[in-house]
Amino acid sequence: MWNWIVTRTADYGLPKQIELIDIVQILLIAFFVYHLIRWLQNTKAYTLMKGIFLIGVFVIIANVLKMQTILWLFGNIGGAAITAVVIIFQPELRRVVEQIGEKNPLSAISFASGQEENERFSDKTINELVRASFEMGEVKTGALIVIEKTITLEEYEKTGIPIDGVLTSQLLINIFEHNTPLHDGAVIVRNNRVTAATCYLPLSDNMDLNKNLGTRHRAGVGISEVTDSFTIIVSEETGNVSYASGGELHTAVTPSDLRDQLHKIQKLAKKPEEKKGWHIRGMRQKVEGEKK
Ligand SMILES: Nc1ncnc2c1ncn2[C@@H]1O[C@H](COP(=O)(O)OP(=O)(O)OP(=O)(O)O)[C@@H](O)[C@H]1O
Repeated sequence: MWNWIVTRTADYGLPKQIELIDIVQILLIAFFVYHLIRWLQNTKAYTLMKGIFLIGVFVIIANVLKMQTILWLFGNIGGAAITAVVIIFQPELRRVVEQIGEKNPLSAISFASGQEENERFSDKTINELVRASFEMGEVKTGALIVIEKTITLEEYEKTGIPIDGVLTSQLLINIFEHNTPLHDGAVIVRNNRVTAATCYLPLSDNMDLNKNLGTRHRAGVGISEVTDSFTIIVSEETGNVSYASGGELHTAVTPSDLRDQLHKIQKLAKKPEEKKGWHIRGMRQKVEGEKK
């Protein structure tokens, strides 16, 4: 086993000296790998990639142990399998190439203070979310509020109307008011701001969900299955407030239940205080003044 690793890695010695072009190559590869990972995290392909990774490990083991029949099998179906994956995920692949095309690589590196990224999910935001949810519940106004955690919801934001307003209970209540242009679909919340309304979310196909619950609840659970978001759902029919997280729905919760959950997210969302210094946007890397 050790010999195998040594012989296969012998050809890849470290370069004697690092040149500017090497740094450019590393930055370009990092840029593409970063966007590939972000895309993967936003799609169901993430689970598929984990499966492919396991198959890869299996093939390496088969190679080491010289399991000829298994290797022959993989050798013959491998090409067809890759073609099948490309065809199945053609829409997602096209989207990731489009996203890379939309980005200006130079704009990714900025000298900004990073203040916006570092903004906290404040206690005031929690109070406003709880107040709005239960006030809407009392008058049976349906609502769907998706709170972003670590996985970006940009994909879903694009399906709605941009708002970019400070989150207040009045704003949320106004958005979900019946017969107004923004009331349909979901609102997306990032930090202390409502970023978009009327967003379309993926529906969950979980058969275990209560059949009496309709598409609003299914959409709330759906987004929590494909991202790590936290969704608040207010039922138009019953006025109950529920939340979905990690694909699980917790129905008819109390204000203190919801507040507790939001405080947990707040702790996760809190980022270290940051002083001025250059950083790569999105990667949240700080070179200077890093402080816990
Ligand atoms: N995929 C979706 N993405 C975002 N919002 C959705 C989606 N599907 C449905 N909705 C919202 O849910 C509303 C329909 O809710 P529906 O009555 O079917 O659901 P429900 O779970 O029974 O909720 P309620 O208890 O409020 O009636 C739509 O008007 C729309 O605002």
